Amino acid sequence: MNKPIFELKNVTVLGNKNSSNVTKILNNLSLTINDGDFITVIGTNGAGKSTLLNVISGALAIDDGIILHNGRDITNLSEEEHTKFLSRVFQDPQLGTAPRMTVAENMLLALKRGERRFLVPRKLKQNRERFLKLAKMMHNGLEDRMDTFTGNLSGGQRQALSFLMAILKKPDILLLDEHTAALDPHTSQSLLNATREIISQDKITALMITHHLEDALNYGNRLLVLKQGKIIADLDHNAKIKLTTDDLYRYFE
Ligand SMILES: Nc1ncnc2c1ncn2[C@@H]1O[C@H](COP(=O)(O)OP(=O)(O)OP(=O)(O)O)[C@@H](O)[C@H]1O
Repeated sequence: MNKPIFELKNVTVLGNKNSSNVTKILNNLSLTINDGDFITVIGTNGAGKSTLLNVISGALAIDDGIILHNGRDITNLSEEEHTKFLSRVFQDPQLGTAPRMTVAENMLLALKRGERRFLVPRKLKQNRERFLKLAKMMHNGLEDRMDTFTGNLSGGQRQALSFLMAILKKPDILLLDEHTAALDPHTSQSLLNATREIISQDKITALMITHHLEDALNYGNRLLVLKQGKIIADLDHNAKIKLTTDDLYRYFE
């Protein structure tokens, strides 16, 4: 524990660069993510939460600062190179899965994240038990739809599959960008519980953006509050368990 896996040092991201109205979307932000951290991230609309995840995933280049992965400077590493050690689940159930492939085929492709990918039927057979076991952990009938095209799944099942695809090959960091926000309350809760169970079982380091203050308190061992491109609170487990949603709400005032 407490081994830094990912470090952002004095990271600034500018907006409206080609205008006279340049803004700092991330403003001299520093963050150390330690091995095994499960960090929930909250903040007002426009605080910079998605931008932070875009920077960590390599989708967005920074304008100033340094980014380290296991001590290696990866500030200029391409997004594709990032996929070798990092995965992300988005809010939109349409993203993240190939609709004309079956659930099992999608899972097989995910096993090869960051590598050249071919579908080998023999490998599907070899991995079927493991895929089924994982699908059962989602508690939404996904295990009965292993040979269904993902385009025919419910939103909740597709999002559960996106999550499983993100963890099948254990990432150094898992980024969850409001991954349950488009789901109904029951389905959302069920996916969150499965998320916690698998993150804990596989000891995955994760960052999860949420707009639900209760979820931010109930999940993870650490909580970040972002405001205007800065981290205004970085609360560890001991600080977090003493807080109520009302305490968190004050950060939004
Ligand atoms: N390419 C860009 N150029 C200029 N401004 C941008 C750009 N991308 C994002 N922004 C602005 O940066 C700010 C942060 O956006 P970001 O999407 O990171 O916020 P967020 O905290 O994820 O918000 P939300 O909760 O609404 O999803 C917003 O004001 C947004 O309009």
